[in-house]
Amino acid sequence: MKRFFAPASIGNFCVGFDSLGAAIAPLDGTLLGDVVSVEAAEQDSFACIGPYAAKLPAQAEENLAYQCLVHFREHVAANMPGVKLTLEKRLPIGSGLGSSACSVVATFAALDAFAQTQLSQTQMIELMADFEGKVSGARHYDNITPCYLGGLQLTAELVPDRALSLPSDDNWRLVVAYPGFALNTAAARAVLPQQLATHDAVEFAQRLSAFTLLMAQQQFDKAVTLMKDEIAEPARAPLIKGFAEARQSLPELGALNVSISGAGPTLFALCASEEDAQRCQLWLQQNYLNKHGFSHICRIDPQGTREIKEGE
Ligand SMILES: Nc1ncnc2c1ncn2[C@@H]1O[C@H](COP(=O)(O)OP(=O)(O)OP(=O)(O)O)[C@@H](O)[C@H]1O
Ligand SMILES: N[C@@H](CCO)C(=O)O
Repeated sequence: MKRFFAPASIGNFCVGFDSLGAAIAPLDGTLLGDVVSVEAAEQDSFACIGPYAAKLPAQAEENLAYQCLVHFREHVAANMPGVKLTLEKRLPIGSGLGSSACSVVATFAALDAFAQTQLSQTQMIELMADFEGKVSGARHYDNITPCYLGGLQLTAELVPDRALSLPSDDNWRLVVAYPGFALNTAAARAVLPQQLATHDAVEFAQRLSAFTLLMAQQQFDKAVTLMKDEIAEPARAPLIKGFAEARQSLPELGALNVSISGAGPTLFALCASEEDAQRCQLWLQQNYLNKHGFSHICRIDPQGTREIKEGE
């Protein structure tokens, strides 16, 4: 049996719309992400379990993990023996934490290991990005590659091998808060500006290029000062109840930056210490989450998708 865990991720990472993303891991060891297991069976079958399984369509054919299995058998490993594929859905849907990416990445990683197909990193990323594109209506890599490779990734069609890994500050603490309601990614993309003024496009390029270079040079404090999203955040903030208040209140409690995680509605607060992160988390628990919400203090997850043992 092969069992793989794929971590949650923060798409856009504020300053890199559709081009920057970070895998995250709660400090308390919670597995924030999806788990997929593949075992030999007489014929193919699929099961979806876990805390968010009931939020997904009941039909296997409508589940991305099962669709990945069908695609893998048809296009990658026609001779693979029958398998039982089980998805443990541990991330809410439409959360902004890269939930569909987690299912897709964990499934392809588990199938590749089970069938010993040894696809290259770029082949795997392309396979995964095809599915992400189907769901959100756009082929963006900023959940897929951090989820797969771990770390903070500059990642897009034009980036060589689709991903360039950036160092990050080990002291950074990322408070992620899922408010407890869903925001469909396609809907959150529908409100984006269709065009950018030249001035805005130039500013975006300046910010992202300076941020990535400063990160590469490990000038983390300077890089943080560039974190601003003038493309997606103004359009999406009105869709996320409580975001504007959090954006205003958390810097006073020590957040260096507050932004939307991916397409939202999860938000993240970047903090320089655990004490600041705890203050921000408490505020978010009291003011941002409904009874279905949750929050975690995380670090950037350097590992990405990995094989795990049963019981882990
Ligand atoms: N295994 C799966 N995981 C997540 N979504 C799935 C899965 N299978 C099918 N879906 C469907 O795909 C769509 C995913 O929607 P959407 O892109 O908004 O969510 P998401 O990927 O969870 O968002 P985000 O990347 O912001 O976390 C939903 O309609 C959901 O029912
Ligand atoms: N970059 C994507 C991430 C979706 O999770 C977006 O902001 O729409």
